[in-house]
Amino acid sequence: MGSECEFALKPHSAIERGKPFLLIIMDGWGENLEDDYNGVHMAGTGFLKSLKTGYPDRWRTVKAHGTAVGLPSDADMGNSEVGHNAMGAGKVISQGAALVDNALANGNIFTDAGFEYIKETFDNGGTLHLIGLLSDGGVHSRYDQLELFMRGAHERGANKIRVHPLTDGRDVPDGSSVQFVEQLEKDLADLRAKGCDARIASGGGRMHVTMDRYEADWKIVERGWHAHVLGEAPHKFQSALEALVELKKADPKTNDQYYPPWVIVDKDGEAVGPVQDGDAVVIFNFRADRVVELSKAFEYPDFDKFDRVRYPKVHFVGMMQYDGDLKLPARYLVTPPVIEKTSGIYLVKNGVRTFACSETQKFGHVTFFWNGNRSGKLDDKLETYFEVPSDLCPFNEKPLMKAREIRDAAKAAILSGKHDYIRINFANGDMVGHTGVFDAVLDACSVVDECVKDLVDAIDSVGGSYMITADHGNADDMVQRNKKNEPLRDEKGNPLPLTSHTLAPVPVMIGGPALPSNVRFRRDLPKAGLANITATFMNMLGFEAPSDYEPSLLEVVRL
Ligand SMILES: O=C(O)[C@@H](CO)OP(=O)(O)O
Ligand SMILES: [Mn+2]
Ligand SMILES: [Mn+2]
Repeated sequence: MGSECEFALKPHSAIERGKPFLLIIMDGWGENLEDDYNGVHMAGTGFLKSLKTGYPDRWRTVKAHGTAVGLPSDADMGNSEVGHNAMGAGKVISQGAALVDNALANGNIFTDAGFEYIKETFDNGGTLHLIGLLSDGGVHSRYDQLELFMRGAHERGANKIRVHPLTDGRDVPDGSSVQFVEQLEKDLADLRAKGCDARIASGGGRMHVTMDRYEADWKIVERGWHAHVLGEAPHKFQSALEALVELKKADPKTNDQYYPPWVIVDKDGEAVGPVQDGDAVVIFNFRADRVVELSKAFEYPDFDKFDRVRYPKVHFVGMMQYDGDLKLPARYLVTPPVIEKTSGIYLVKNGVRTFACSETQKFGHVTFFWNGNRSGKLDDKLETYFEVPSDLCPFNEKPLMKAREIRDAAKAAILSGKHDYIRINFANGDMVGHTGVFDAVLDACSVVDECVKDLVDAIDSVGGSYMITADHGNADDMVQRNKKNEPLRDEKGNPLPLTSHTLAPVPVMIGGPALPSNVRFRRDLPKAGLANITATFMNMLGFEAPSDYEPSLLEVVRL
């Protein structure tokens, strides 16, 4: 981690160290057009609105999407990984999506060590399995990357390909799985025309099959293992399209996110693509959190989170290495972004006692993503990481989620005097926003407002300071729109829900008794993004930020 003096930070000119500093990330909370579909605006969020109107010098927005957070283009919505990476690291880092694009464009993805490793199996007649999110959301994966990779792999010797798609409906509209499956079938037919035995083999909805995160529910991964690896699922079909149509008919309430697992079988009822010894397995998601668990199931011989029944000997690679601490997986196609010298490392090296907390769904966001995709603690003595277990139901059913429990834990941490820096994430705006259920979003946003107010009161009572911000938009727009930005409706006239993140900027609010009255936001950084947050909160902790970080949003004015 380098020598102590390499990490020494100078004291800030106007802000002293010593009082507790609270950093709140409101996940999925953008600053957007204030119309009837803006859940943040329509909910009871009076306290946060009062900070906006009451302290204009200490309220602003920053960019949270596109190139400002290291994504390939400004058409890309922000997401938790890139947002928390940027806020933790103080720099704009080219992220997984962009790195995979580059590796496909320059061909390195097919010449580097990861591909060489899977290629060994093609030469011995092994099948190439591709498991991942079928979508062009650009948050976890992108369809065009999958298509280019399949084509390139076939040109380099993969003669049997089995795809195990997980349907999305979260980063793209619900129901769009049908178009993605049709596109995939067309591209697989093209490969078949070239002599490649290429088919869809199994699948399911991303929230119910395979893509669990932070060990919230291993059963999700177990279902995926059974379908993709063992070729077993309660529902068997002859085509993926049939699976989507029939499963929806059988349960109209199911949706792209929550489809049960399914397996494609031939005329004799045999699964067409279980994973066998000697095969190659590629996870084609570039984002880490929701594929770490499946990677462990493939990679760890002594895995004990569920009974794998059969553990095939395969050549397994991730699109990226998903965990830099665990080196998981050991083999990967594209080298992950280098995220070093994060704020967390600087702060522990300067003796800052940190308390990081969220509920399971976002716990890794304020720890793993925050620390540059490293799963361990940076310093056992100085850091306390506290996880509140999340509920396991769809979050529209319990929109308050664990906000009050997180508030209680953070409040205790503030009042204890044992921590200098309390960092938390409220999941509600995002997780409930993804369900598309507007009334639930109103409850989700209101409880965040209530909890933020209580914590600001606690900070006031100990003479500390606070920053409240968000990682990207979501609850701030809950309707799909046409090009003129008008809401779209179904045939009954009901608004079509928007389940994805938005492109909106996010608010940043600062205050508290420890923030000197002559400190306010600069007015000369209109294009600032999430990476500018980092130097700002390091200042609020009493330090000048490292010189290679994006500039602080603060200025000290003469009164
Ligand atoms: O749930 C997730 O995996 C993503 C959306 O795909 O959301 P977030 O980036 O907020 O974690
Ligand atoms: Mn998020
Ligand atoms: Mn989200």
